[in-house]
Amino acid sequence: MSESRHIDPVVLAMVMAIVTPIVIVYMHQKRAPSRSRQTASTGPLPPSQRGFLPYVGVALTFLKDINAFLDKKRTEHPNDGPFRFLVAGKWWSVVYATEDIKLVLNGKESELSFLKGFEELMEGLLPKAFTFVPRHHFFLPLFREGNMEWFCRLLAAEVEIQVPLLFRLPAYAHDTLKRPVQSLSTPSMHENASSNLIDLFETCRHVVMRLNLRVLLGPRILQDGLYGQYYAAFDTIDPEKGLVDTMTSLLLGPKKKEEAWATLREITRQVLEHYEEKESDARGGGYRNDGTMKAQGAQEQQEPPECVLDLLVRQSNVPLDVEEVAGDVFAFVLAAFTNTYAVLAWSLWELAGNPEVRERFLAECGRLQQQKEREQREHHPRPPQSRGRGESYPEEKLLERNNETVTSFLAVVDGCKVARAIIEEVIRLHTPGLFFRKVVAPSGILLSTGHQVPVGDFLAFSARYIHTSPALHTNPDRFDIERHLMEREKKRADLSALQWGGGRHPCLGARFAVMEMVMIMRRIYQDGNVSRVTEMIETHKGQLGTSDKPVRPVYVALERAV
Ligand code: HEM
Repeated sequence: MSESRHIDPVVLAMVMAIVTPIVIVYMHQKRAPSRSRQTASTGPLPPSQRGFLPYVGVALTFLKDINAFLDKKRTEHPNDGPFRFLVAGKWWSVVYATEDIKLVLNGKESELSFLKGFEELMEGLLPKAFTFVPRHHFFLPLFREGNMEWFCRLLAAEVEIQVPLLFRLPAYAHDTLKRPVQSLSTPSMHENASSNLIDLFETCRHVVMRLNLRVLLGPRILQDGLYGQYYAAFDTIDPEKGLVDTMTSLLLGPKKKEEAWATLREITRQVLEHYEEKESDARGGGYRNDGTMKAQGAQEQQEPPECVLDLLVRQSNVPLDVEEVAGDVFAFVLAAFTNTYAVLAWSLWELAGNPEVRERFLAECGRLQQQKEREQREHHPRPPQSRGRGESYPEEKLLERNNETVTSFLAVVDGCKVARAIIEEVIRLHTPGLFFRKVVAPSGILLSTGHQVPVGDFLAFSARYIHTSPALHTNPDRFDIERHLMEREKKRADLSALQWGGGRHPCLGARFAVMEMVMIMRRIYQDGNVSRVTEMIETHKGQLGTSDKPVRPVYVALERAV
C-alpha cells in the first residue's frame, strides 16, 4: 500500500523537467495587448486560436500547408469573418471582406515589404536566420522607365544565346546548364535529332537564373565558372524550398549557410571590383583619398553599361559596400527568380496543351515580327543580316546590331497582349498563396466586421482565394486568357487581379518579369515547338509568396522546326 503512494524522484524530476519549461514559456508568451492598452475605438478581437502548444501555437499545421490551413479555418467562421491564430509567438489575423483586403493593400496602418517580412517571420522561429541582410535599395530604383529599353536589349541579347542552346542539350542533363556558356555552344546532341526532352520546371529554373545573373552581374558571371558556384550557394539558402525545409536545414546546418553566404559575398566582391576598376580607368584615375571618385577624365564613356552592377558603379560617387551589394543581389535574385521561372514553365505548359491559345500567340508573334521588320526596312534600307539556324550569336555583336535599329524592343514586347494574358492567367491559377503586412498603427486596425486587429499582428489575406473566387471569376478553374483581354471583366471585379499585388507595395519587377518571359516564349517558338510528354501535373500549392510547383519532374519535348 505504502509502496504504491511512493513517487519515484527520478520520474518526478523527469516530469518537472518537461512541465517547468512549458509553464515558463506559456507564462512568457506574447499575448494580445490588453483592452486597456488599446484605444477607445476598440472592438472585440477576431475569434482567436492559441493552439495546444504554448508559444508554438498552430505553427505545425499552418506551416505544413498554409492553403489547407486557411481553407479549413475559413469554413469554421461564419460569413467568412476574420480569424486570428498564434504561430511561434506571432499573432496572425486573416481577413476576407473586400473592404478589409483593400485596407491591407492600401492603408498606412499596416506595413511590410516582403523582404522585411522574411526577417520578421524567421525572427519568431529562428533568430538571426538571415545573417546576411537582404535589401533592395540599390538595384530596384534602376528599374525606372528610362532604363527599360536598355534592360530589354540586354535580355534580348542573352535570350538569343541561351534559348537556342536548349534545343541542343542532351536530355535530362541539367548539370550541363551549370557549365560556362562557351562549352555549351558546342552542340552535344546529334544534329539529326529533331526533338529534345527536358524537365520543364528545372530547365526554366536554370534559364531564368542565368538570365537574371547575367543582367545583374554581367557576362563574367556566366563565363568563368562563377555561375555554378553562385547557383549552388543560392540553392542552399533559397527559402522557396518551403519554410519548414528551410528552417530545418538552417537549424541543422548553420555552417553550411555561413559558407553559402561567404561564397555569394566573394563572387559579388570579384565582380564589383572588376566594374570599379573599369570605371576608375574610364574616369582616368580612381578614388581620391576621401574615398570619392575622381571627376570623369578625358576618356568619355561610350559603351553602354554591361549590366546592372556596371550601371550602379557608374552612377555612384563612392565605393560601394560589398556586404550591402551582395545582400541586394540576393534580394533581387530571390524576388526575380522564384516566381518568374515557375510562371514561365506554367505558361509553356499551357501553350503546349492549348492549340487554340498557341495559334493566337503565334499569330501575335508573326504580326509583331512583321511590324518590326517593316520599321527596320523603312529606317535602314539595307537588308537585315541573315540568322542561320544553329549559328551562334556573340553577345556583343548582337547588342551592336540591336543598337542600330530604331525599333524599340520594349514596344515589341509591350505589344504582346496575348502573351501577357497567358502569363496573367497562369499567375491567377498558380498564384502566390498569402499576402501579409504587419499592423503598425498604435491603435490597431478596425475591420469592417467591427473586430479590432491589434498593433503587432500580421495581417493577411489569401490571394488564392481571390483569384479562384466564383464571385469574381466566371469558371474560375478554367484556363481562359479571354478574361485578361476583356477590360469589362477586370472592371467588374475590382479586386480580381492581384497578379502583381497592388496598393502601396506592388511588384516592382512586373514589367521586367513579363519582358523576360515573353522573350523566352517567343524565342522558343521561333525555333520550334513544345509538346507535352508528361500528361498531368500533380501540384504542390504555393505557400507564402511563391507560385505552385509540380511535385515531380514534368517532361516536355522541344521540337526543332524543320
Ligand atoms: C512572375 C514573376 C513575379 C510575380 C508573380 C511577382 C509577384 C509579386 C507580388 C504579388 C508582389 C506583392 C507581394 C505583397 O504585396 O505582399 C511582389 C512584390 C515584389 N516584387 Fe515581384 N513578382 C514577380 C517578379 C519579380 C521580379 C522579376 C522582380 C525584380 C526585378 C520582383 C521584385 C519585387 C519586389 C522588390 C517586391 C516587393 C515590393 C515592396 O516590398 O514594396 N518581382 N511581386
